Amino acid sequence: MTTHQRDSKSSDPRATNSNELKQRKALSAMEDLGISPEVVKPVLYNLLKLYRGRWELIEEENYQTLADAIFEPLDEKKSIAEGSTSSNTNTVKHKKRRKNIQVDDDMEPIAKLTRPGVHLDNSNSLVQRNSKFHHDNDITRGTEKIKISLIDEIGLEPPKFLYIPQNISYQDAYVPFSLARISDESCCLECTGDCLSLRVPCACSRETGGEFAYTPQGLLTDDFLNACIDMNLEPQNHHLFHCQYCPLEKAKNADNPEPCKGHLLRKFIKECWRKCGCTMDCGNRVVQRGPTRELQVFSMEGKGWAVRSVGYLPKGSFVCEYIGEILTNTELYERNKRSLKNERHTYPVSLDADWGSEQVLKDEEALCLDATHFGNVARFINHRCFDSNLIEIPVEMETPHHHYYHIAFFTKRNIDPYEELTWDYGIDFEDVDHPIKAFECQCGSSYCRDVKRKAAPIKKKEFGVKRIASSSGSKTKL
Ligand SMILES: C[S@@+](CC[C@H](N)C(=O)[O-])C[C@H]1O[C@@H](n2cnc3c(N)ncnc32)[C@H](O)[C@@H]1O
Repeated sequence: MTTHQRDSKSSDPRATNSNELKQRKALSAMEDLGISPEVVKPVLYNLLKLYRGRWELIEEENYQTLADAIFEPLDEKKSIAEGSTSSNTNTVKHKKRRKNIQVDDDMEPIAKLTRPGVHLDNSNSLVQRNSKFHHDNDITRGTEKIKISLIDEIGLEPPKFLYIPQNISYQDAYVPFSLARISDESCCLECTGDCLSLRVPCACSRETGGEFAYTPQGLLTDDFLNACIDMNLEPQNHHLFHCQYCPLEKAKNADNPEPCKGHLLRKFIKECWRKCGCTMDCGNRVVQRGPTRELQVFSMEGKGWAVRSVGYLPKGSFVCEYIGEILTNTELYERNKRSLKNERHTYPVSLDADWGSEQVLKDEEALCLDATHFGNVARFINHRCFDSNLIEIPVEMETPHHHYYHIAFFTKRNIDPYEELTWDYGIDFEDVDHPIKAFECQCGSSYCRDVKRKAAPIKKKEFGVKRIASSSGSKTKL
Protein backbone atom coordinates (compact mmCIF):
# COMPACT_ATOMS: atom_id res chain seq x y z
CA MET A 1 0.00 0.00 0.00
CA THR A 2 1.46 3.39 -0.91
CA THR A 3 1.32 6.23 1.60
CA HIS A 4 -1.37 8.10 -0.26
CA GLN A 5 -3.56 5.01 -0.45
CA ARG A 6 -3.66 4.64 3.31
CA ASP A 7 -6.97 5.27 4.89
CA SER A 8 -7.13 7.81 7.67
CA LYS A 9 -8.28 5.03 9.97
CA SER A 10 -5.32 2.75 9.16
CA SER A 11 -4.16 0.57 12.03
CA ASP A 12 -0.49 1.09 11.08
CA PRO A 13 0.86 3.28 13.96
CA ARG A 14 3.28 5.08 11.58
CA ALA A 15 0.33 5.97 9.36
CA THR A 16 -1.58 7.23 12.38
CA ASN A 17 1.35 9.42 13.38
CA SER A 18 1.69 10.77 9.89
CA ASN A 19 -2.05 11.42 9.73
CA GLU A 20 -1.94 13.18 13.06
CA LEU A 21 0.86 15.38 11.84
CA LYS A 22 -1.02 16.17 8.64
CA GLN A 23 -4.16 16.89 10.61
CA ARG A 24 -2.27 19.21 12.95
CA LYS A 25 -0.82 21.05 9.95
CA ALA A 26 -4.25 21.37 8.31
CA LEU A 27 -5.82 22.64 11.53
CA SER A 28 -3.00 25.09 12.03
CA ALA A 29 -3.27 26.37 8.43
CA MET A 30 -6.99 26.97 8.91
CA GLU A 31 -6.44 28.45 12.37
CA ASP A 32 -4.05 30.97 10.81
CA LEU A 33 -7.04 32.07 8.77
CA GLY A 34 -9.19 32.35 11.84
CA ILE A 35 -11.19 29.10 11.46
CA SER A 36 -11.39 27.20 14.69
CA PRO A 37 -10.43 23.50 14.88
CA GLU A 38 -14.01 22.68 15.96
CA VAL A 39 -15.23 23.96 12.60
CA VAL A 40 -12.45 22.36 10.57
CA LYS A 41 -12.33 18.89 12.11
CA PRO A 42 -15.66 17.48 10.89
CA VAL A 43 -15.14 18.93 7.40
CA LEU A 44 -11.65 17.47 7.29
CA TYR A 45 -12.93 14.11 8.45
CA ASN A 46 -15.53 14.05 5.69
CA LEU A 47 -13.03 15.11 3.06
CA LEU A 48 -10.67 12.32 4.08
CA LYS A 49 -13.53 9.90 3.81
CA LEU A 50 -14.47 11.23 0.40
CA TYR A 51 -10.88 11.21 -0.89
CA ARG A 52 -10.13 7.87 0.76
CA GLY A 53 -7.36 9.32 2.89
CA ARG A 54 -5.53 11.00 0.02
CA TRP A 55 -4.05 13.90 1.92
CA GLU A 56 -2.33 15.35 -1.13
CA LEU A 57 -5.73 16.31 -2.54
CA ILE A 58 -6.52 18.19 0.64
CA GLU A 59 -3.10 19.78 1.04
CA GLU A 60 -2.74 21.10 -2.51
CA GLU A 61 -2.91 24.82 -3.14
CA ASN A 62 -2.41 25.60 0.51
CA TYR A 63 -5.48 23.60 1.64
CA GLN A 64 -7.73 25.26 -0.93
CA THR A 65 -9.98 22.18 -1.12
CA LEU A 66 -10.45 22.22 2.63
CA ALA A 67 -11.28 25.93 2.60
CA ASP A 68 -13.73 25.32 -0.28
CA ALA A 69 -15.39 22.50 1.64
CA ILE A 70 -15.91 24.80 4.59
CA PHE A 71 -17.76 27.15 2.29
CA GLU A 72 -19.89 24.52 0.61
CA PRO A 73 -22.64 24.52 3.24
CA LEU A 74 -23.36 28.04 2.04
CA ASP A 75 -24.03 26.65 -1.44
CA GLU A 76 -26.24 24.02 0.05
CA LYS A 77 -28.19 26.67 1.86
CA LYS A 78 -28.77 28.53 -1.37
CA SER A 79 -29.88 25.36 -3.13
CA ILE A 80 -32.31 24.58 -0.35
CA ALA A 81 -33.64 28.14 -0.45
CA GLU A 82 -34.14 27.76 -4.21
CA GLY A 83 -35.68 24.30 -3.84
CA SER A 84 -32.85 22.55 -5.70
CA THR A 85 -29.93 20.30 -4.77
CA SER A 86 -27.96 20.96 -7.91
CA SER A 87 -25.26 23.08 -6.34
CA ASN A 88 -23.77 20.42 -4.13
CA THR A 89 -24.24 17.72 -6.66
CA ASN A 90 -22.40 19.84 -9.17
CA THR A 91 -19.65 20.57 -6.70
CA VAL A 92 -19.09 16.92 -6.02
CA LYS A 93 -19.24 16.07 -9.72
CA HIS A 94 -16.77 18.85 -10.37
CA LYS A 95 -14.46 17.47 -7.71
CA LYS A 96 -14.72 14.01 -9.25
CA ARG A 97 -13.60 15.40 -12.59
CA ARG A 98 -10.98 17.76 -11.23
CA LYS A 99 -9.26 15.27 -8.99
CA ASN A 100 -9.79 12.38 -11.38
CA ILE A 101 -10.65 10.10 -8.50
CA GLN A 102 -13.31 7.50 -8.09
CA VAL A 103 -16.19 8.59 -5.89
CA ASP A 104 -19.05 6.18 -5.28
CA ASP A 105 -22.35 7.50 -6.53
CA ASP A 106 -23.97 6.63 -3.24
CA MET A 107 -21.41 8.65 -1.32
CA GLU A 108 -22.92 11.68 0.33
CA PRO A 109 -21.90 15.11 -0.94
CA ILE A 110 -19.45 16.85 1.38
CA ALA A 111 -21.89 19.48 2.52
CA LYS A 112 -24.41 16.84 3.52
CA LEU A 113 -21.79 14.94 5.47
CA THR A 114 -20.92 18.10 7.32
CA ARG A 115 -22.78 18.31 10.58
CA PRO A 116 -25.04 21.35 11.04
CA GLY A 117 -22.73 22.95 13.61
CA VAL A 118 -19.97 23.53 11.08
CA HIS A 119 -21.93 25.98 9.02
CA LEU A 120 -20.26 29.33 9.16
CA ASP A 121 -22.82 31.00 11.32
CA ASN A 122 -22.95 31.89 15.00
CA SER A 123 -19.51 33.06 16.09
CA ASN A 124 -17.82 31.89 12.89
CA SER A 125 -20.43 33.20 10.55
CA LEU A 126 -20.16 34.81 7.17
CA VAL A 127 -23.91 34.98 6.82
CA GLN A 128 -26.89 33.96 8.85
CA ARG A 129 -28.80 30.99 7.57
CA ASN A 130 -32.50 30.40 7.09
CA SER A 131 -33.54 33.88 6.10
CA LYS A 132 -34.32 35.18 2.64
CA PHE A 133 -32.15 38.24 3.06
CA HIS A 134 -28.79 37.56 4.58
CA HIS A 135 -27.58 39.40 7.59
CA ASP A 136 -24.36 39.02 9.50
CA ASN A 137 -23.46 41.27 12.36
CA ASP A 138 -19.73 40.69 11.97
CA ILE A 139 -18.17 39.40 8.76
CA THR A 140 -14.71 39.72 10.36
CA ARG A 141 -15.48 36.82 12.74
CA GLY A 142 -13.89 38.83 15.52
CA THR A 143 -10.56 39.21 13.70
CA GLU A 144 -10.73 43.04 13.64
CA LYS A 145 -11.03 45.50 16.51
CA ILE A 146 -14.37 46.61 15.10
CA LYS A 147 -17.36 44.63 13.89
CA ILE A 148 -18.33 44.95 10.23
CA SER A 149 -21.93 44.05 9.49
CA LEU A 150 -23.40 42.79 6.23
CA ILE A 151 -26.99 43.44 5.27
CA ASP A 152 -28.85 42.35 2.19
CA GLU A 153 -32.04 44.01 1.05
CA ILE A 154 -32.36 42.63 -2.47
CA GLY A 155 -31.79 38.87 -2.13
CA LEU A 156 -28.13 38.58 -3.16
CA GLU A 157 -26.24 35.32 -2.88
CA PRO A 158 -24.01 35.43 0.22
CA PRO A 159 -20.38 36.19 -0.55
CA LYS A 160 -18.10 33.15 -0.63
CA PHE A 161 -14.76 34.09 0.84
CA LEU A 162 -12.95 33.92 4.12
CA TYR A 163 -12.32 37.12 6.03
CA ILE A 164 -8.65 37.64 6.91
CA PRO A 165 -7.39 40.80 8.62
CA GLN A 166 -3.83 40.61 7.23
CA ASN A 167 -2.23 39.67 3.93
CA ILE A 168 -1.02 36.11 3.68
CA SER A 169 1.39 34.65 1.15
CA TYR A 170 -0.16 32.04 -1.11
CA GLN A 171 2.95 30.13 -2.16
CA ASP A 172 5.74 31.49 -4.35
CA ALA A 173 5.72 35.16 -3.34
CA TYR A 174 9.02 36.22 -1.79
CA VAL A 175 8.03 38.32 1.21
CA PRO A 176 10.97 38.39 3.60
CA PHE A 177 10.30 40.17 6.89
CA SER A 178 13.44 40.46 8.96
CA LEU A 179 14.93 42.99 11.32
CA ALA A 180 18.28 42.73 9.54
CA ARG A 181 16.73 44.06 6.35
CA ILE A 182 15.72 47.30 8.07
CA SER A 183 18.84 49.40 8.40
CA ASP A 184 19.25 51.50 11.55
CA GLU A 185 19.12 54.63 9.37
CA SER A 186 15.71 53.80 7.94
CA CYS A 187 13.93 53.42 11.27
CA CYS A 188 13.81 55.42 14.49
CA LEU A 189 15.53 53.28 17.12
CA GLU A 190 16.09 56.26 19.41
CA CYS A 191 12.52 57.57 19.43
CA THR A 192 10.20 57.18 22.40
CA GLY A 193 6.48 57.94 22.64
CA ASP A 194 4.91 59.71 19.68
CA CYS A 195 7.12 60.60 16.69
CA LEU A 196 4.62 63.23 15.51
CA SER A 197 5.36 65.33 18.57
CA LEU A 198 9.08 65.63 17.71
CA ARG A 199 10.44 69.05 16.78
CA VAL A 200 12.45 67.49 13.95
CA PRO A 201 10.65 64.56 12.27
CA CYS A 202 12.48 61.23 12.68
CA ALA A 203 14.03 59.05 9.96
CA CYS A 204 10.68 57.40 9.21
CA SER A 205 9.49 60.65 7.61
CA ARG A 206 12.21 60.45 4.94
CA GLU A 207 9.99 58.57 2.49
CA THR A 208 7.44 61.39 2.67
CA GLY A 209 9.95 64.18 2.11
CA GLY A 210 11.00 64.83 5.71
CA GLU A 211 7.48 65.46 6.95
CA PHE A 212 5.00 62.94 8.25
CA ALA A 213 2.02 62.08 6.05
CA TYR A 214 -0.31 62.18 9.05
CA THR A 215 -1.72 64.98 11.19
CA PRO A 216 -1.87 64.63 15.01
CA GLN A 217 -5.59 63.85 14.52
CA GLY A 218 -4.65 60.72 12.54
CA LEU A 219 -5.74 62.12 9.15
CA LEU A 220 -3.61 62.46 6.03
CA THR A 221 -2.14 65.94 5.66
CA ASP A 222 -3.78 67.97 2.90
CA ASP A 223 -0.47 68.33 1.06
CA PHE A 224 0.20 64.62 0.97
CA LEU A 225 -3.37 63.69 0.09
CA ASN A 226 -3.67 66.31 -2.66
CA ALA A 227 -0.38 65.21 -4.22
CA CYS A 228 -1.60 61.60 -4.31
CA ILE A 229 -4.97 62.60 -5.79
CA ASP A 230 -3.22 64.67 -8.41
CA MET A 231 -0.93 61.78 -9.42
CA ASN A 232 -3.89 59.45 -9.76
CA LEU A 233 -5.93 61.84 -11.86
CA GLU A 234 -3.11 62.81 -14.19
CA PRO A 235 -0.76 59.82 -14.40
CA GLN A 236 0.72 61.03 -17.68
CA ASN A 237 1.95 64.23 -16.00
CA HIS A 238 3.86 62.23 -13.42
CA HIS A 239 6.50 59.60 -13.73
CA LEU A 240 5.22 56.67 -15.72
CA PHE A 241 7.69 53.82 -15.75
CA HIS A 242 7.95 51.25 -18.55
CA CYS A 243 9.67 48.03 -17.48
CA GLN A 244 12.29 46.49 -19.69
CA TYR A 245 10.70 43.07 -19.06
CA CYS A 246 7.24 43.67 -17.70
CA PRO A 247 6.20 40.98 -15.17
CA LEU A 248 2.57 41.38 -16.22
CA GLU A 249 3.40 40.72 -19.87
CA LYS A 250 5.86 37.93 -18.97
CA ALA A 251 3.15 36.16 -16.98
CA LYS A 252 0.92 36.25 -20.07
CA ASN A 253 3.54 35.15 -22.59
CA ALA A 254 6.97 34.25 -21.21
CA ASP A 255 8.53 33.53 -24.63
CA ASN A 256 7.32 36.59 -26.44
CA PRO A 257 6.13 39.22 -23.98
CA GLU A 258 4.49 42.37 -25.27
CA PRO A 259 6.02 45.74 -24.39
CA CYS A 260 5.18 47.10 -20.96
CA LYS A 261 2.05 49.27 -20.88
CA GLY A 262 3.51 51.44 -18.10
CA HIS A 263 3.29 51.73 -14.32
CA LEU A 264 2.92 54.83 -12.24
CA LEU A 265 5.71 55.40 -9.73
CA ARG A 266 3.67 56.30 -6.69
CA LYS A 267 4.04 58.15 -3.42
CA PHE A 268 4.50 55.92 -0.38
CA ILE A 269 3.67 56.46 3.26
CA LYS A 270 6.24 54.92 5.58
CA GLU A 271 4.93 54.00 9.00
CA CYS A 272 7.08 53.38 12.07
CA TRP A 273 7.48 49.66 12.66
CA ARG A 274 8.80 47.03 15.05
CA LYS A 275 12.40 48.24 15.05
CA CYS A 276 11.35 51.80 15.89
CA GLY A 277 11.53 52.94 19.51
CA CYS A 278 8.15 54.73 19.57
CA THR A 279 4.97 53.26 21.05
CA MET A 280 1.98 51.72 19.26
CA ASP A 281 0.15 55.01 19.93
CA CYS A 282 2.69 56.90 17.81
CA GLY A 283 0.88 59.11 15.29
CA ASN A 284 2.95 57.59 12.50
CA ARG A 285 1.22 54.24 12.97
CA VAL A 286 -2.26 54.51 11.49
CA VAL A 287 -2.76 51.76 8.90
CA GLN A 288 -1.09 49.07 11.04
CA ARG A 289 -3.72 49.62 13.77
CA GLY A 290 -6.39 48.37 11.37
CA PRO A 291 -9.83 49.81 10.59
CA THR A 292 -11.43 51.83 13.37
CA ARG A 293 -14.39 53.43 11.54
CA GLU A 294 -17.72 51.63 11.56
CA LEU A 295 -18.25 50.09 8.12
CA GLN A 296 -21.11 48.10 6.65
CA VAL A 297 -21.38 45.81 3.62
CA PHE A 298 -24.71 46.18 1.85
CA SER A 299 -26.34 45.09 -1.40
CA MET A 300 -26.99 47.30 -4.42
CA GLU A 301 -28.88 46.69 -7.64
CA GLY A 302 -26.44 46.44 -10.56
CA LYS A 303 -23.22 46.40 -8.51
CA GLY A 304 -23.68 43.54 -6.07
CA TRP A 305 -22.17 44.03 -2.62
CA ALA A 306 -20.87 47.43 -1.66
CA VAL A 307 -19.38 49.18 1.38
CA ARG A 308 -20.55 52.24 3.27
CA SER A 309 -19.49 54.06 6.36
CA VAL A 310 -22.04 54.16 9.16
CA GLY A 311 -20.69 57.46 10.51
CA TYR A 312 -19.32 60.70 9.13
CA LEU A 313 -15.72 60.50 7.84
CA PRO A 314 -13.57 63.61 7.54
CA LYS A 315 -11.28 64.09 4.55
CA GLY A 316 -8.01 62.14 4.89
CA SER A 317 -9.45 59.39 7.16
CA PHE A 318 -7.98 55.90 6.95
CA VAL A 319 -10.79 53.46 6.09
CA CYS A 320 -9.19 50.04 5.61
CA GLU A 321 -6.43 48.16 3.82
CA TYR A 322 -6.90 46.04 0.72
CA ILE A 323 -6.19 42.58 2.11
CA GLY A 324 -5.79 39.34 0.21
CA GLU A 325 -3.44 36.53 -0.69
CA ILE A 326 0.00 37.64 -1.84
CA LEU A 327 0.55 36.04 -5.24
CA THR A 328 3.20 36.25 -7.93
CA ASN A 329 1.81 37.52 -11.20
CA THR A 330 2.42 34.10 -12.74
CA GLU A 331 0.33 32.50 -10.01
CA LEU A 332 -2.37 35.08 -10.59
CA TYR A 333 -2.32 34.52 -14.34
CA GLU A 334 -2.69 30.76 -13.86
CA ARG A 335 -5.44 31.33 -11.31
CA ASN A 336 -7.26 33.66 -13.68
CA LYS A 337 -7.09 31.10 -16.46
CA ARG A 338 -8.74 28.58 -14.14
CA SER A 339 -11.30 31.06 -12.89
CA LEU A 340 -12.21 31.95 -16.48
CA LYS A 341 -13.04 28.30 -17.02
CA ASN A 342 -15.11 28.26 -13.84
CA GLU A 343 -16.48 31.71 -14.64
CA ARG A 344 -15.55 32.77 -11.09
CA HIS A 345 -14.84 36.39 -10.30
CA THR A 346 -11.37 37.36 -9.10
CA TYR A 347 -10.29 40.35 -7.06
CA PRO A 348 -6.63 41.11 -7.84
CA VAL A 349 -4.63 44.30 -7.33
CA SER A 350 -1.08 44.69 -8.58
CA LEU A 351 1.75 45.73 -6.21
CA ASP A 352 3.57 47.57 -8.99
CA ALA A 353 3.93 51.01 -7.40
CA ASP A 354 7.71 50.80 -7.37
CA TRP A 355 8.59 48.40 -10.15
CA GLY A 356 10.36 51.26 -11.86
CA SER A 357 13.13 51.33 -9.28
CA GLU A 358 14.56 48.03 -10.51
CA GLN A 359 15.59 46.89 -13.96
CA VAL A 360 14.43 43.28 -13.89
CA LEU A 361 12.19 41.74 -11.26
CA LYS A 362 12.32 38.05 -10.51
CA ASP A 363 9.01 36.24 -10.79
CA GLU A 364 8.76 35.87 -7.01
CA GLU A 365 9.26 39.63 -6.56
CA ALA A 366 6.52 40.84 -8.93
CA LEU A 367 3.54 40.54 -6.67
CA CYS A 368 -0.14 41.25 -6.37
CA LEU A 369 -2.93 40.81 -3.85
CA ASP A 370 -5.90 38.59 -4.65
CA ALA A 371 -8.95 38.86 -2.40
CA THR A 372 -11.05 36.30 -4.28
CA HIS A 373 -10.87 33.53 -1.68
CA PHE A 374 -9.35 35.31 1.31
CA GLY A 375 -9.77 39.01 1.89
CA ASN A 376 -11.18 41.74 4.06
CA VAL A 377 -13.96 44.32 3.75
CA ALA A 378 -12.08 46.13 0.94
CA ARG A 379 -12.95 43.36 -1.51
CA PHE A 380 -16.50 44.75 -1.49
CA ILE A 381 -15.60 48.32 -2.40
CA ASN A 382 -16.96 49.14 -5.84
CA HIS A 383 -15.40 51.15 -8.63
CA ARG A 384 -16.21 54.76 -9.53
CA CYS A 385 -14.56 56.56 -12.44
CA PHE A 386 -12.44 59.62 -11.49
CA ASP A 387 -14.53 61.12 -8.67
CA SER A 388 -14.48 58.19 -6.26
CA ASN A 389 -14.44 59.18 -2.61
CA LEU A 390 -11.53 56.91 -1.64
CA ILE A 391 -7.94 56.80 -2.81
CA GLU A 392 -5.55 53.88 -2.45
CA ILE A 393 -2.08 54.75 -1.17
CA PRO A 394 0.94 52.42 -0.88
CA VAL A 395 2.23 52.02 2.67
CA GLU A 396 5.64 50.69 3.66
CA MET A 397 5.86 48.96 7.01
CA GLU A 398 7.88 45.81 7.49
CA THR A 399 9.86 45.73 4.24
CA PRO A 400 12.00 48.65 3.06
CA HIS A 401 12.02 47.34 -0.50
CA HIS A 402 8.76 47.93 -2.28
CA HIS A 403 8.12 44.56 -3.91
CA TYR A 404 5.69 43.98 -1.10
CA TYR A 405 3.78 46.78 0.58
CA HIS A 406 0.33 47.55 1.92
CA ILE A 407 -2.49 49.28 0.05
CA ALA A 408 -4.50 51.60 2.28
CA PHE A 409 -7.73 53.44 1.47
CA PHE A 410 -8.19 57.03 2.64
CA THR A 411 -11.09 59.41 2.10
CA LYS A 412 -10.52 62.06 -0.58
CA ARG A 413 -13.17 64.36 0.91
CA ASN A 414 -15.62 64.51 3.80
CA ILE A 415 -18.06 61.61 3.62
CA ASP A 416 -21.60 61.56 4.95
CA PRO A 417 -22.99 58.67 7.00
CA TYR A 418 -24.27 55.80 4.80
CA GLU A 419 -22.61 57.16 1.65
CA GLU A 420 -21.24 54.36 -0.54
CA LEU A 421 -17.43 54.15 -0.46
CA THR A 422 -15.82 53.80 -3.89
CA TRP A 423 -12.38 53.83 -5.48
CA ASP A 424 -11.22 54.18 -9.05
CA TYR A 425 -9.94 50.76 -10.17
CA GLY A 426 -8.11 52.50 -13.01
CA ILE A 427 -9.77 50.31 -15.61
CA ASP A 428 -9.34 51.27 -19.23
CA PHE A 429 -12.82 50.44 -20.51
CA GLU A 430 -11.65 50.93 -24.09
CA ASP A 431 -9.02 48.20 -23.88
CA VAL A 432 -10.85 45.72 -26.11
CA ASP A 433 -7.73 43.55 -26.51
CA HIS A 434 -7.68 42.59 -22.89
CA PRO A 435 -8.61 38.89 -22.54
CA ILE A 436 -11.02 39.69 -19.77
CA LYS A 437 -13.80 42.06 -20.56
CA ALA A 438 -14.42 44.66 -17.88
CA PHE A 439 -17.82 44.84 -16.22
CA GLU A 440 -20.33 47.34 -17.55
CA CYS A 441 -19.76 50.32 -15.30
CA GLN A 442 -22.72 51.52 -13.24
CA CYS A 443 -20.72 54.04 -11.22
CA GLY A 444 -23.07 56.93 -12.04
CA SER A 445 -20.24 59.44 -12.28
CA SER A 446 -20.58 62.24 -14.83
CA TYR A 447 -16.97 61.38 -15.74
CA CYS A 448 -17.70 57.68 -16.30
CA ARG A 449 -15.11 56.27 -18.71
CA ASP A 450 -17.44 53.52 -19.87
CA VAL A 451 -19.51 55.87 -22.03
CA LYS A 452 -18.28 54.47 -25.36
CA ARG A 453 -19.03 50.92 -24.39
CA LYS A 454 -22.60 51.85 -23.62
CA ALA A 455 -22.93 53.56 -26.98
CA ALA A 456 -21.48 50.60 -28.94
CA PRO A 457 -21.41 47.43 -26.87
CA ILE A 458 -18.51 45.10 -27.65
CA LYS A 459 -19.43 41.46 -28.08
CA LYS A 460 -17.10 39.56 -25.79
CA LYS A 461 -17.91 37.17 -23.03
CA GLU A 462 -18.47 38.96 -19.70
CA PHE A 463 -16.95 37.28 -16.69
CA GLY A 464 -17.03 40.31 -14.44
CA VAL A 465 -13.42 39.67 -13.43
CA LYS A 466 -11.51 42.73 -12.37
CA ARG A 467 -8.52 43.33 -14.56
CA ILE A 468 -4.93 43.48 -13.57
CA ALA A 469 -3.62 45.03 -16.75
CA SER A 470 -4.21 48.52 -17.96
CA SER A 471 -3.09 49.91 -21.24
CA SER A 472 -2.93 53.51 -20.17
CA GLY A 473 -0.53 53.06 -17.33
CA SER A 474 -3.24 54.13 -14.97
CA LYS A 475 -2.63 53.69 -11.29
CA THR A 476 -4.48 50.52 -10.38
CA LYS A 477 -4.34 47.35 -12.36
CA LEU A 478 -7.56 45.45 -11.90
C1 LIG B 1 -13.99 44.19 -5.87
S1 LIG B 1 -15.52 43.60 -6.40
C2 LIG B 1 -16.57 44.72 -5.57
C3 LIG B 1 -17.61 43.99 -4.79
C4 LIG B 1 -18.65 43.36 -5.63
N1 LIG B 1 -19.69 44.31 -5.97
C5 LIG B 1 -19.22 42.13 -4.98
O1 LIG B 1 -20.45 41.95 -5.00
O2 LIG B 1 -18.47 41.31 -4.46
C6 LIG B 1 -15.56 44.11 -8.10
C7 LIG B 1 -16.78 43.66 -8.85
O3 LIG B 1 -17.90 44.44 -8.44
C8 LIG B 1 -18.68 44.85 -9.55
N2 LIG B 1 -18.56 46.30 -9.69
C9 LIG B 1 -17.71 47.11 -9.05
N3 LIG B 1 -17.87 48.40 -9.40
C10 LIG B 1 -18.85 48.40 -10.31
C11 LIG B 1 -19.45 49.43 -11.07
N4 LIG B 1 -19.08 50.70 -10.99
N5 LIG B 1 -20.42 49.09 -11.92
C12 LIG B 1 -20.82 47.80 -12.04
N6 LIG B 1 -20.28 46.76 -11.35
C13 LIG B 1 -19.31 47.07 -10.49
C14 LIG B 1 -18.07 44.17 -10.77
O4 LIG B 1 -18.73 42.93 -10.96
C15 LIG B 1 -16.65 43.92 -10.34
O5 LIG B 1 -16.06 42.83 -11.01
